[in-house]
Amino acid sequence: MSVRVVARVRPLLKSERELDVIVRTGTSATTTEAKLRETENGDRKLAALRDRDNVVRIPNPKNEGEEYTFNFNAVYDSDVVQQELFDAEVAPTIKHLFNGFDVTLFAYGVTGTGKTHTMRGGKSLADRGVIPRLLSGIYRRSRKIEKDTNGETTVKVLLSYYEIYNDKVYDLFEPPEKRTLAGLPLRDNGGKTVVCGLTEKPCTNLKEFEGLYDQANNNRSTSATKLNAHSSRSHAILGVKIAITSSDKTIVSKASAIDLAGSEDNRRTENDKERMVESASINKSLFVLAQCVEAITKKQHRIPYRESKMTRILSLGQNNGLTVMILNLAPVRSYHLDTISSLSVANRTRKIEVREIENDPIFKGPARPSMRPSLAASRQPLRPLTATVNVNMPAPVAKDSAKKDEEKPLKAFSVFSDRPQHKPLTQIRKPEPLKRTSFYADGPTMRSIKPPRQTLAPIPSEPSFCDLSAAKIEEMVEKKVEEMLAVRAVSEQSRHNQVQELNDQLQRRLAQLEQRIEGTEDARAEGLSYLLMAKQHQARGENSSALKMYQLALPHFPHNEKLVSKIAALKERMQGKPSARPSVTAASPPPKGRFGSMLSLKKEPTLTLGKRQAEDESYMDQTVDAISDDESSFMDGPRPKKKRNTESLHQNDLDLDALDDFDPTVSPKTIHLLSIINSRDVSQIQLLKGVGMKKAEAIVDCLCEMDQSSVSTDDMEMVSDQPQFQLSSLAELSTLKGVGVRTVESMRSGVFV
Ligand SMILES: Nc1ncnc2c1ncn2[C@@H]1O[C@H](COP(=O)(O)OP(=O)(O)OP(=O)(O)O)[C@@H](O)[C@H]1O
Repeated sequence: MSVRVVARVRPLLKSERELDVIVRTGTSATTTEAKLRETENGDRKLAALRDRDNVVRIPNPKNEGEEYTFNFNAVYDSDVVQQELFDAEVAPTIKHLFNGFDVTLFAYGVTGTGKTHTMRGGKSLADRGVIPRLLSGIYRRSRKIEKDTNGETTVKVLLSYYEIYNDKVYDLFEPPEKRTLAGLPLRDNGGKTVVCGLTEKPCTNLKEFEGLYDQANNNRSTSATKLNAHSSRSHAILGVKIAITSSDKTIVSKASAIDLAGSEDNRRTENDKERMVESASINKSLFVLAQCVEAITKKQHRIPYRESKMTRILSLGQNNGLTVMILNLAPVRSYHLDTISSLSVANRTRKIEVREIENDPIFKGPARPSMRPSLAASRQPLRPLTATVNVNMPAPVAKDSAKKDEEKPLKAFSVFSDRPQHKPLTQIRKPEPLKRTSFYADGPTMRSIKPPRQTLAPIPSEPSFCDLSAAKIEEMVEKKVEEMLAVRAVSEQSRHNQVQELNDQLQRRLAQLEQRIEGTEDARAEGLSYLLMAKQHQARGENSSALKMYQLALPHFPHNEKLVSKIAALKERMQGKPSARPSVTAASPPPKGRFGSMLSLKKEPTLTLGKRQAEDESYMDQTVDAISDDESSFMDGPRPKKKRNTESLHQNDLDLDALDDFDPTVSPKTIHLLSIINSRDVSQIQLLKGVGMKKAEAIVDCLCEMDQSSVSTDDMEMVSDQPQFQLSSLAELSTLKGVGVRTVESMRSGVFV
C-alpha cells in the first residue's frame, strides 16, 4: 500500500489578504465524471465518497496563465475543521492500530502553514488537533474492549515524546537541564530505529495524557520568527505504544505522530544567528527527506536515510503498517515557491509503497511458531522442474513404470515463488490412468497435429484431442502456461539473485562506510553516550546517576581498567572516603569545553553556570567585559594594549591550559567559544566573527586530524572524556592551522553569552 498523502490548506491569517490567495482546491476531471455517473446510477454512497477534493492547483510562477495541478488522496480546504480532518484521515487508522499494525502520521510543510495546529491544535475542544483526538479514540476503544471481554483483555498505553533539535535527540519528558550535549543515541533494532534511553510513561486516561503532553510541550524548542510567532524549531515525535493482553497473547503496536519543523526561506525570515543555525539544521533534514523520497520513488539502491536523524527515525517506506502524510499549505502568494516545492515532494511521497504488515503477537507459555512466517518461510517448497524441459508433454503412463526412473529428466533446478501455492506439478500430473489407447496407437496422423517439442524423454502416449473435454483442454493449457512461467521465473530468479547479491554487498559496504563516517558503530556510540552522560552528571555533582551511567557504559568497553577504576573511585567517593580530586557540587560550574553548542546557551545557564553565577552577576559581567584583555596576555604576537584594571579577577583565564577541569572561574565566553569549535559543526563555526566558510572548514579538518591521532594512540582516553579531541584553551585554539591570535580575539569578541 502507498503512503496516504492528504493536503490541508490553512485559512488566511489576519495579516494576509484575500487578494493574494493563489492556491485553489478542487476535484480532478476523472473524479467529477465518475461522480456524475454514480449519481445518475443512483449510487449515492460512492458519489459522496468522491465528494472530497483531491487536487491542489497553483499558478506557474513563471507564467501566471498556466496552472500546475497536484493530485492527492484527499484535499482539505481552509474551511475544514479539526474534527472533519480527524474523522476522515486518522480515526480509521485506530482500528488498524488495535489489530497490530503500526501507524505513522506526520505533518509536513513550510513554516507557518499549520502543522502544529493540525497535530496539536488549540486548547478548546473544537480546536484540538489530531494527537489529542487520536489518544481520545485509543482510550475509548480500549475501554470498549475491556468492557466487552469482561476485563479478560486489557489495554496498556505507553507514551514517549522526543524532539530532534539540531540533529540531536532530546527526551521531552525530561526537563531541559537534564539534557546531555550529545543527546540520546539511536540504534537499529530489528529493522526499526529506536532511541536509546528514552522515557516511556504509562498513561491510563486522556486527562493524564493532556497533563503529560502539555508539560512536555513546554520543553519543546519553539521561538518566534518573522514567519510564525510560535515556530517549532524541532521535529517532535510522539510515540503511543499500545499493548493488548488477552489470556494467551499480547499484541503490541505503535502509533507515531510527528510534527515536523517547517522549512524556511531565510531570505524572508530575517533570522538571527541562533535561529539561522536552527533553520539550517531544519532545512538540511527536510532536504534529506526530499532526497530519500526521490531515491525511493526512483527505486535507487541507496536511500540516504542515515544522513539525518529525522529521516532515520521516520524511515519512510521502510516501516511496516500505515503511513499518512498531511501536507500543510498556506494559500497565499508569499509562499509561492515554497508551496510548489512542498507540493512536489508530497506528490512524490504518494508513490512510496509501504509494507502493510502487522506486528507479531507475543504468546504466553511455550514458544509457538510465528503467526506471520517470514517471507522465506511463506515461499513454496522446492518444486522439481522436471517438466520445464518438456513442458508440452503429458505425464508418462503407468505401464512404463519399470523404465520410468531412468527416463525421468534430471531435476534441473528449483523455483521459489511468493504467489499462493499451487499443487506441485507431480500432483497435478498424477493422471487417472488414461483409458484411451496410446498416442501412437491412434496412428501417426495424430502426431502431425501436435508433435512433441522435446525429445529428451521417450515419447509418451497422448490422449486423443477428439476425446478431450473442454475442461481437460483448459487444464492442459493451464498446466503448460504454469510450466512456462516456472521456467521464466527460474531464469529471472537466478538473475535477480545475482543482482541482489551484488546489491547486498554494496549496501553492506555503504553501511560500513556510513558508520565510519558517523564516527563509530552504534554499540560503541551507545557506550560513548553513556560515558558522556556520566561525565556530565558527575560535573553536576549527581554522583549516583554518574555511577549508573559508567556502569551502563562498562559492557561496551569490557576489560577497560581505566573505566573500572573510575567506577571504583566514584563508589569510594560516594561512600564518603577522601578522593584525590575534589568532589563536584551542584554549584560548581561544569568542566570547560563541556558546554552545549551556541544554540543551547539560552537553555543552559542554570545548568552550566551554577548557583554562584546567579548570585554574582556583577562578577560575571566584569569578567565577560574584561576577558579579552586577559586572554591576550598569553598569546604570542602583537595585540592591542588595553588598560588592565580587572587583572586579578581574570587571572585564571590567562592560564586556562593549566586549569583543572572544574575550575569555577573560567569565563563563560571562552567556554562557549571552545564548545562551538569543539562541536566541529562547520555551520556554527562559520558564524563566528572573523571566520568564514573556508576557515571554519580548515578548523574542523585540523580537529579531525587530531581526532584520528588521538583515537589511534589511546582510544579509551578519548572515550573517557569526550568522543573527540577537545580544545581546552584559547591558546590551543590559536595554534590551529589558519587561526592566529587575532582570529581568536575576533571570534571571542563576537560571542555573546
Ligand atoms: N486550519 C487552521 N485553522 C486556523 N488557524 C490555523 C490553521 N492552520 C494554521 N493556523 C494558524 O496559523 C498559524 C501558524 O500555524 P502553526 O504554528 O501550526 O504552523 P507550523 O506549520 O507548525 O509552523 P512552524 O513550522 O514554524 O512550527 C497559527 O497562528 C495557527 O493558529
